[in-house]
Amino acid sequence: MTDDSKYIVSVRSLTKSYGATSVLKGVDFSVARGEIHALLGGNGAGKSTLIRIITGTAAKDGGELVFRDMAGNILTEADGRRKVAVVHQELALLSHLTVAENIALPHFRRGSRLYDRRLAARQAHEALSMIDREFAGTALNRLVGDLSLHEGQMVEIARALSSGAELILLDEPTANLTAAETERLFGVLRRLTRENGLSVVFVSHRMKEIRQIANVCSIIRDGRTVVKSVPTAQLTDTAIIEHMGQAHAIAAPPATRVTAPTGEPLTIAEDGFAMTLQPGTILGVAGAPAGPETLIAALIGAAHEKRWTVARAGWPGRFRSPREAARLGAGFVTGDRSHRGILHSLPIIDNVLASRRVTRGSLFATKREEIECLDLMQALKVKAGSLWHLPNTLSGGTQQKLLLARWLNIPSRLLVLEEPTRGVDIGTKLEIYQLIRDMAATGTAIVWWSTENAELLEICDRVLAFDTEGRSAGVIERDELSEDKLATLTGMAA
Ligand SMILES: Nc1ncnc2c1ncn2[C@@H]1O[C@H](COP(=O)(O)OP(=O)(O)OP(=O)(O)O)[C@@H](O)[C@H]1O
Repeated sequence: MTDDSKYIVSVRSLTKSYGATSVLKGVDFSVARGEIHALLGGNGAGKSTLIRIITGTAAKDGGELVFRDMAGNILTEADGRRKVAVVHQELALLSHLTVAENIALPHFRRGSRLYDRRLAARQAHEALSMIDREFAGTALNRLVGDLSLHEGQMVEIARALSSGAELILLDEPTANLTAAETERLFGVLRRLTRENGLSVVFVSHRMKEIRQIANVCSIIRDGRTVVKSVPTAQLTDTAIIEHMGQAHAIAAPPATRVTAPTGEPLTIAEDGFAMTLQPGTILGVAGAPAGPETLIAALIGAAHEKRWTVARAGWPGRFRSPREAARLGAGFVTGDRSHRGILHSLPIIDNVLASRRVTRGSLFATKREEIECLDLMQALKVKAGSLWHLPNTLSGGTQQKLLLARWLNIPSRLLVLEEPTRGVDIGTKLEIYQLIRDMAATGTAIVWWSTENAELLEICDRVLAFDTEGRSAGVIERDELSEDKLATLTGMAA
C-alpha cells in the first residue's frame, strides 16, 4: 500500500470560482480511513464549497479529486461518491413524510425495490437507535414536519449512518443539539470510526467540540490550505485562530461589562414563577427546546398557549402577533435560519432591512436605506458582491450575520436571540458578543437561548434553566454560573 492509499478521498490543488469570485484557490485535503477530521476556517473560507465538490453538488474548475476503496484502488468519481454521505447545516428532510420514510427511502430509491413498510421501519429503527434508543422507540411514525429542529438533526444523521457510507461529512452538526445529545453523537461517531473504520469530516466553529472529537485537523484560509492533516493536539487554540486569520479577534481587549441602564423593567411570568428583567440585562436561556421555545413564542407574539405573560409599561400582557411585538420594540433572531429567517427569494438588502420595514411600515428600499444597509454590513464585516444578490450566494455564517444586522441600531426594548452565533466563526463570535453587550448598554433587555453552555457563561448576567419536561428549573446568577451547574439543572449532564 502506498501512503496515499490510506485516504478514502484526497484533493490536490483544487480550484473553484463563482463568476468573478475565486472561492477555492488551490486546496489540498485528504481524509484517512477511521479518522475524525476537523475541517476548519473562518466564514467564507471555502469549507462548504470543498464539501460540495467532494459530494458532486458542485463541479471543480481545476485540480485533482481521488476516491479510493479499502484496498487503496482508485475508484471512479461516481463509485467514490456512493461511499460518501453529508449532513448539512440546513436540514434536507421531507417534512410531509414520516421519520421512518425519511431514513429508509434512499435505500429503496436505489435499484427497483418496492417500498416495504416493515423493512423500512426496521432500517430506520436500527439507524436511529445508534444515536438515541428512546427517540428511536417513539419517533418512527411521526411526521418530520412535527419534529423540533434538534430531532430533525438526529433523523438526518441517522439517515447518513444508515446509507452505509464510509465517509460522513458533518457540516456543523451540533448547532441544534443539547450538550447531552452532542456528547451522545460524539460517542456514536467514535464508536463507528473505531469499530467500522468509518471516516468523519467535522466542520465546526466550536473550539471545545473540535478538541473533544477530532484527532486530526486541516485549516482553509481564504480558499487555500494553510494546515493539512495535523494532529489537533499539536495545535493550541491560539495557533488555530491565527492560522484562520483571526488573531485580531483574540488580540482585542476583553469587553468591559456594562452597568445596566435605567428604564422600564420587564417581567416574565408563568404559573408559580416570575422574573423581572432590568433594561440592559442579558438573560441566558438553557435547556431542551420544549421550555425555551414556549417562553420565546410568548416574548415575540407567536404563542398559541397562554402559559407565559410578558409585562412591561405600555405593552399588552400578551402580544397578539409578531408584528405587534416588533412594533412595540421586541426583536427576534430565529435559530431556524433557513426556514424562518432568511428570505431566500429576496436580495440581501431586503433581508437586512426586513425588521425595519415592519417597524417603520415602509415597503421599498430607498437610497438612504441602501447606505444604512451598507453600514450594518460593515459593522458585521459581511462581504457580499452586491446588496442585490440573493442570500444563497453567501456562506452559512454570513447569512447568520444578516439576521443579526436586522436588529442592530434599532431602538428595541427586548431582543430575543435563538442561537445567534450559530455557524459564525470564532472571531466574528467575539465581535457579536461585543455588539450585543453594546445593545444591552443602550437599555435593550436581551434573552439569549443557546445550546452551547460555554457561550452562556461568556455573555449572560443570569441564566434561566429549563428541565427536559419544559418546566423552569431555576435561575443561576452570573457569579454562580458554571457549565456543570447548567448541565445538572437542565437535566442534561452527559
Ligand atoms: N453560489 C454561489 N455564488 C456566488 N458565490 C458563492 C456561491 N456559493 C458560495 N459562494 C462564495 O464562496 C465563498 C465560500 O463560501 P463557503 O460556503 O464555501 O464558505 P464556508 O467556509 O463554508 O463558510 P461558513 O463557515 O460561513 O459556512 C463565500 O465568499 C461565498 O460568498
